[in-house]
This record gives sequence, C-alpha cells and structure tokens, in this order.
Amino acid sequence: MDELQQRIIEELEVLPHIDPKEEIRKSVDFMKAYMLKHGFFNGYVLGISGGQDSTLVGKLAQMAVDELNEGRDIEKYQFIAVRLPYGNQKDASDVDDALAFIQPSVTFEVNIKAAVDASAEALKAAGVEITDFTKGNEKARERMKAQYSIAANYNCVVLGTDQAAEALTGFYTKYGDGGSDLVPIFRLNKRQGRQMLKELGCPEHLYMKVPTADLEDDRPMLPDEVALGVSYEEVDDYLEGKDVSDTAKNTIEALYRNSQHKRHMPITIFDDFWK
Ligand SMILES: NC(=O)c1ccc[n+]([C@@H]2O[C@H](COP(=O)([O-])OP(=O)(O)OC[C@H]3O[C@@H](n4cnc5c(N)ncnc54)[C@H](O)[C@@H]3O)[C@@H](O)[C@H]2O)c1
Ligand SMILES: Nc1ncnc2c1ncn2[C@@H]1O[C@H](COP(=O)(O)O)[C@@H](O)[C@H]1O
Ligand SMILES: O=P(O)(O)OP(=O)(O)O
Ligand SMILES: [Mg+2]
Repeated sequence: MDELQQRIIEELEVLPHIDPKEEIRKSVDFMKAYMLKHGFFNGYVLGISGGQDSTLVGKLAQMAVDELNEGRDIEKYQFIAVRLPYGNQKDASDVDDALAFIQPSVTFEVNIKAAVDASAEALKAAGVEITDFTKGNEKARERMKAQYSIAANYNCVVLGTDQAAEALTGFYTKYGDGGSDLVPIFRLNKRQGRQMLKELGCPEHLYMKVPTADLEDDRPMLPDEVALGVSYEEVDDYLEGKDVSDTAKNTIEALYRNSQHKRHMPITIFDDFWK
C-alpha cells in the first residue's frame, strides 16, 4: 500500500475488518450520547430512500431512540423517517420494506417535485437553464431543506448517511445529502454496512440492492458504479488497504483529489489543503 492510500484510510478512519455487532453498538451509543449531552433535543430525522445506507442509519437511529425511551413514562425521543419522492418513486416498494424493517416512531412524506420544478422554472425565467444533472443535485438539496424544516419543528437533528465509500469519492451533493448534523456510519465502507444490516435481520433485497442516487430524470435509477466509473468492490478493497487494479486506483484517487473541497467547510484564506 502506498502513502496516499494509507493516508486516506487514516483520514476516513476505516478498519480492514469489523465486528458488525461492535459497530452497531458504536453507532447506537454515539446517537444516544449526543441526545443525552444536548437535553433540549427530542430525536433524529432522516430521509429513507429504500437504499442500503438510509435503511441502516434509520434502523440504528430507531434503536437509539428506543433505548433512550426505555424506563421513561413518556416517550421523549423519536426517530422521524421522511419519504422524499420526486413525483412517483420507481422503487417506492423498497421504501415500504425499509420502513417496515425500521419501524420508525413517526413517518412523513414530502413530495419534492413541485419545489424542485419551481426552482428550475425560476432559474429559467432568470435566463439560467439548468441541466438534468444540476437539477439532480437540486433534488438532493431540496431533500436536505425538507429534513431541516422537520428537524426545526420537532426539536430534532438531521442524520446523514455519508459512509467511507462516498466520502472517499465525493459521491454526494455538496449541501444536499452532504448536509447533515451527525453521520453515524462515517468510517464504514459499503460491504461493512451490508454486514451490519445482515446482523440486524434486514431483508436481503435491501442490503443487496444496487446503490443508486436516482437523481437524474433522463437516466432513472442509474447505478452509482456507472456514474463513478469504478465498482464499490474496488472502492471497498482500496479502503481496506488491499491492492486494486491500476485503473481502479487511478479513478479512485482522481475522485478523491477532485472532491477535496467537499471534505472541508467553506474555504478561508487560512486553508491551504487545496494549494
Ligand atoms: N449520494 C449520492 O450517491 C449522490 C447524490 C447526488 C449526486 N451524486 C453524484 O455526486 C456528484 C455530485 O455532483 P457534483 O459533485 O458535480 O455537484 P456538487 O453540487 O455536489 O458539487 C459541485 C459544486 O461544488 C463546488 N466546487 C467544485 N469544485 C470545487 C473546488 N475545487 N473548490 C471549491 N468548490 C468547488 C462548485 O460550487 C460546484 O458547482 C455527481 O457525481 C452525482 O451524480 C451522488
Ligand atoms: N427518494 C428519497 N427519499 C428519501 N430520502 C432520500 C431519497 N433519495 C435520497 N435520499 C436521502 O439521501 C441520502 C443519499 O442518497 P444516495 O442514494 O446516497 O444519493 C439517502 O441515504 C437518503 O437519506
Ligand atoms: O443512501 P441510500 O440509502 O439511498 O443508499 P444507496 O447509496 O445504496 O443508494
Ligand atoms: Mg440511494
């Protein structure tokens, strides 16, 4: 393993092997401790897409609030799951299955189509015609806004599903799904998340599902791996310190370099990471 791979693994805190039970406990305890430290909060909010990462974080969040509520007369803590389709969601039945598995305290549905389309129209009226790709990122940012509005109304904080494979490649929308308060599965790669879901008794079709951001109208359900140009198996191997093909290594490291700006707060004159 060369110096850059080693540095990335250390930066993203990835372990080459995990004990799924131990990692489940770490994430649940993290979410419990955060609530106990900030007594004015009542729980967590997260968009549930029907994909692997939100199913995992949603389940862990529900476990955390259930444990926090144990022995209390009233259920102070809640996990608010949010369905956030853009129009009709093609994989809506996976959202049903994820919610049945998570059993959230509360579920809301906010359809983001009207807001996203209105935003595209307003830009068009100003002479800015956005591409389908940019509109995809607007969908992710609209989802972020809806979750923050719900969190503010119910005294909760917003969870993010960023994990090591996305953090490494920058495969998320800046201030969209990248905008959140706590990221309980940061440190885990994609296959480690699958191991945890299996341990938790999740239906197999959810943790074996092909990952998709499903943001583009023109390419619905586009697999992340097609957009990225590298497979998650290779990204996961890289993160575990294993050798990958030269092509995969070059792609991964280019994605890492190009997304440096996403792993920092807005850049000031005192920052020099980009120089
Ligand atoms: N979670 C997911 O799986 C997910 C979700 C949405 C999008 N995606 C994918 O993630 C990517 C998001 O698209 P994106 O990264 O083009 O959009 P983005 O909006 O996340 O980031 C692009 C913006 O970042 C800023 N930026 C770019 N380079 C910069 C630099 N060097 N310094 C400072 N700021 C800089 C600019 O404002 C630019 O418009 C796409 O590949 C998309 O398909 C994945
Ligand atoms: N359709 C969706 N409904 C609710 N929440 C969603 C939806 N699509 C995405 N999300 C949220 O965004 C993150 C990131 O998704 P990626 O597939 O990694 O782009 C996801 O975990 C949900 O919390
Ligand atoms: O973030 P999710 O839940 O949509 O998972 P995936 O990234 O596998 O689509
Ligand atoms: Mg997804």
